Amino acid sequence: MVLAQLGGSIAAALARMGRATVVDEKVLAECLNEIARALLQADVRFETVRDVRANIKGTVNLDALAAGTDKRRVIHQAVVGELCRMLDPGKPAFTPTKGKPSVVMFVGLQGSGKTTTCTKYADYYRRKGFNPALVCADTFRAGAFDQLKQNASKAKIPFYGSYIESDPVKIAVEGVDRFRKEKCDLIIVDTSGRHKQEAALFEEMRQVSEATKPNLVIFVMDGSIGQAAFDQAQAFKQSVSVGAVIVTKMDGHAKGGGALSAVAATRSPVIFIGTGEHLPDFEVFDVKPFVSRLLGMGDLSGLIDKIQDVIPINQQPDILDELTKGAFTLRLLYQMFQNLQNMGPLGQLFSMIPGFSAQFIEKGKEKEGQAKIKRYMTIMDSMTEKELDNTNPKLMNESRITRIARGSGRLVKEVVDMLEEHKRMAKMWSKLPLANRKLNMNNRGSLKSLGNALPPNMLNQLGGLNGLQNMMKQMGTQKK
Ligand SMILES: Nc1nc2c(ncn2[C@@H]2O[C@H](COP(=O)(O)OP(=O)(O)OP(=O)(O)O)[C@@H](O)[C@H]2O)c(=O)[nH]1
Repeated sequence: MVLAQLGGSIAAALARMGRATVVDEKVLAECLNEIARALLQADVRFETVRDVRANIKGTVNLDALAAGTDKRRVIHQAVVGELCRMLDPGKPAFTPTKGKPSVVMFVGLQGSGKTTTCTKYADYYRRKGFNPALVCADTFRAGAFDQLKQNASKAKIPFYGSYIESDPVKIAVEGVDRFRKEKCDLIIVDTSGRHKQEAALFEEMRQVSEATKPNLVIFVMDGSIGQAAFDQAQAFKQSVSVGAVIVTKMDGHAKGGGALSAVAATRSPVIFIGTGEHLPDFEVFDVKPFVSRLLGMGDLSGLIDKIQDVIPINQQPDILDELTKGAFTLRLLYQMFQNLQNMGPLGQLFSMIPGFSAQFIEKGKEKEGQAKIKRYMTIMDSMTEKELDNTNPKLMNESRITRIARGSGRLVKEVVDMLEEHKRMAKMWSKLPLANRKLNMNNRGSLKSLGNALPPNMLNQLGGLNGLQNMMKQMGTQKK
């Protein structure tokens, strides 16, 4: 997706700046130019790009920095901070509570992916132990009820709607009442898609909202509409009190930047992004991890979420007691590949691992990604025990590399590439505790899931389960 390119371009601009012998105003200006260009190409609004640029420049005052300050680091932090600010309206959205009835109403343009997203949202919470239900208050589009019915049945979620009733307010109220009685704790109301110009439909949406008194109105926005997103988001916000946004179609060729920056301008947080047509193509959106992933810095909290989704806690073998001490060796990388191969869509997972950028395995290119991992594992299969556990960067000399290439039937260049990739990840991993990311990991079960998915030695390096918990707490309490 184009956002991966955006991340790649910004990361490349920062890397180029990092390689400059002296970081001065000229180097900073070049770096900012490159970042601005990348943002514009991703369809972020000109005004937003101008502000981002000015704010970074304002934060990084090279002349005022004390001697010995790491200027590269200051610039890097300013860029990350500014990208986060661009995407973070600073107020959290309402989140449903298990056992307590909540009504969530979905609004959006026709074809934005609203109905699909309602089901994904319901399914997400169902997997978290909620008891959700869907109400189809779209009486405008023929076939809307059938679509919702089909989606809901597939996801095994109760639904309510009518083929004959034409008043959406009536259906919405009846549906909400019924599911309240049935003790559903998350009642989702899908409304008709509408165009900005259709005043009557906007009025209808307002009435549905007034009658059902939703705890949250979610605006569903098509990520591929680019700059037009800004006007759309504002038009909806003026009619109903939009409390959160879900950006869909962030897969494929969606530029995404337009939608994301427009959302920031309307000051409603993005809570999820849709990354495909199917139920699992739905990701929690959290600004800091998102920016981290975008720049190839990893997203541990997303990884944890994913791990919890795919491996039920009670089915996980307790490997935590078997941990041994060690560094981020090739053996650990091998184990990581092995564990992650069991965990579902690789593209999503890999961008969450510190050191991997989203480009490592692009969305839609999972097959190539799998082949790459297989290739890496074949190469590692031709290494000796000593090489796999090695921590000395000088050990991998020319003759060893040639032998490994011959043994695995791969090119010398491929072996070198893999060693480079490992080096980059090891470096990134060693920096991880300093990363400024929001993680919510006080829960022992979640920690175990993460512990089981990470190579044992890697966890041990962090001080075992307790060390990991402390690190998570530390990161979680850092100011957002
Ligand atoms: N690629 C991709 N397609 C999506 C995503 N979300 C929804 N779609 C597709 O977008 C199309 C429109 O989705 P719907 O859910 O019918 O849209 P809607 O907003 O409910 O439409 P109206 O009822 O007309 O307002 C469908 O073909 C969906 O499969 C996504 O995240 N990625």
